[in-house]
This record gives sequence, C-alpha cells and structure tokens, in this order.
Amino acid sequence: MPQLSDVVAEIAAEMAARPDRGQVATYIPELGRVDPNQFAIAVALADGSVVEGGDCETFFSIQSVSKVFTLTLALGLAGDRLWNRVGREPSGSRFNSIVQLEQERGIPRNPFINAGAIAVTDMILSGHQPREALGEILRFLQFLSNDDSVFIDKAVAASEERTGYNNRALANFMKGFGVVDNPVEFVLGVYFHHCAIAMTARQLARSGSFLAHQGRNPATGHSVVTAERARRINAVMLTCGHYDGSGEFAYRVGLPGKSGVGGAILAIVPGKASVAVWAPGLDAAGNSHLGRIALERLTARMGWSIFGGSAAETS
Ligand SMILES: NC(=O)CC[C@H](N)C(=O)O
Repeated sequence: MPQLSDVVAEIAAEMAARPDRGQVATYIPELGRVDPNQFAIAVALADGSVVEGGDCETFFSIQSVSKVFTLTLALGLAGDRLWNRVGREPSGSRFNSIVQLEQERGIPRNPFINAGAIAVTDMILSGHQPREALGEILRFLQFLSNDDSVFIDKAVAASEERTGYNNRALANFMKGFGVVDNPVEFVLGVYFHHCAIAMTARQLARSGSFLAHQGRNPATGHSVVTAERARRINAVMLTCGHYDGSGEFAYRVGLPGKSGVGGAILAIVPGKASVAVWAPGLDAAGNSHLGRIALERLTARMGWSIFGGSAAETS
C-alpha cells in the first residue's frame, strides 16, 4: 500500500502542473474572478490528523457542498418527513434545471439539485428569522470543522443575489405548488448566503468526517447524527451529489461525493477518511474538473473505491 502522504503530494504536484483546468463559473460574477490555477487537497483521517497538499490555507466558496450540511440540519429538524417534500432519486438534469418540477408537482427530485436544496433551506427557515437560520447553518459548520474562522463571503452572496433569476424561478414555482412555506425572498436570502460560506480544504475535510465515521466526528468526539443517518446521507451523495455527472463520478472515483460550482468536492471514504479537494475550473456538468481527476487518482492509488479493487491499480 503506498503512503498516503506521498500520494497526496504527487496528486498536488500533478494538478498544479496540468494545463487543462476547466472553466470557472461566471454566472455568479464574483466566482468568475477566482484564479483557476489553484488546487488544494485535504484528507481527514480517523485519528483526527489531516494530510494536505496544495493551497490548503486558501478560503473558497463551498457553494453546493453546503447542501450536505443543510440536508443534515433539516433531517435533524424534520426527520423522515423531509422526504415528503423532496425526493431522493438522481435527476439526470443540470443542477439548476426546472423541467421536472412541473411534471412532478413541485417536488424536487433530490436535496442536492438547486430546487431540492431551496426546499430544504425553507424547512430550516420555518419558525425562525432568516438571520437566525443562517446563523445556525454557519455555526454548524464552525462546530463540525472545529474552527470559528469559517465565514460567509458577503460579496459572493450579493453577487448571486443580483443574478439569481433562475433560482428565483425555481423557488416561485415550488411556492406555487405549496412546497415552499416561507416568503420566497427570505428563503433565497438564506440559500444564497449558505452557498457563499467560505472555508479552507482542511476545514471542509474535517467537516465531513462525521459521514466517514458512522455519524461521529473522530477529531472532536462529537456525535453529529446516527450511523444510519450518516449512511443514508452518503447514499444520496453517491447517487445525486454530482447532478447529471453522478454516474461518471461513481464510475471513475467510486465514493459518495458532493460538488459545488466554486470548484470544491467533498468525498467520503466510509470508515477511513473525509476528503476535500478544490480546483475552481469546472467541467460541462458544473463539477470541478481537476477535483474529480484528483479524487480518481486518490482512490485508484489507495484502493479506496467503495466498490472494491486493490491499491495502485492504473485507471
Ligand atoms: N452547483 C452549485 O454549486 C450551485 C450553487 C449556486 N449557489 C446556485 O444556486 O446556482
């Protein structure tokens, strides 16, 4: 078995040098200004240590990776009733698609496409002021990462607030079907801001650790969710975490994972590790181009695919 620290160093060196870097998202203008030549990888292990490579001190916009954590919070509030409002099947469509919503009477396919995540945010908001709901989401990430420097990048949130016509359409459409309870602008305000949470790769890897260890964060000893819930969140990440690129991600990487248009991916190696990668350039499905390749290298070298296979195979 190769040494993890060697593998991580090799991956960071390869990703820094590659010319194919994908395209940064420009539909949120503030994300369009991010330098695509950056790359970070952090692997949080069961003993609480983190193996790192690349730009691990740099804060990035976690965007849709935040949907893993809002789903976790909403399941804590609503339990399995959540699944009456949001499905758990892959959509086979782009992350911001509206096409299925009409046919399926406003019920989003899963909690990771934009429509589903907006419905989940609505559940967290119920009974609270937007500021309180947002504070709860931010504090949850500070608690999971065990680091109070996690923050909301107001410039990114404002940038999306100015240009988020598509998300407004999704939210209004669901409101028309009674799937969103709260005022649409309140729900979107919380949604845009939780997508604008900024973290480092180290913080993000630590935040996902509870999903790798049966609901318990091994670095802090905190129980976050039950083992059963962690398993189910991982299942939804595997099938839906990369939108219409989820099949390709499972095929190439073989881990539950969640991507965001800021270029981050959180991937879970059950029983072993929580991995955060960040490379701002995206592929055609809106997932990090080099982030996926880096994870593909990692699972092949370490034998970490959940589908089996030995270490150091070539892909
Ligand atoms: N895939 C993503 O990361 C999308 C999140 C982004 N905030 C949006 O709503 O469009």
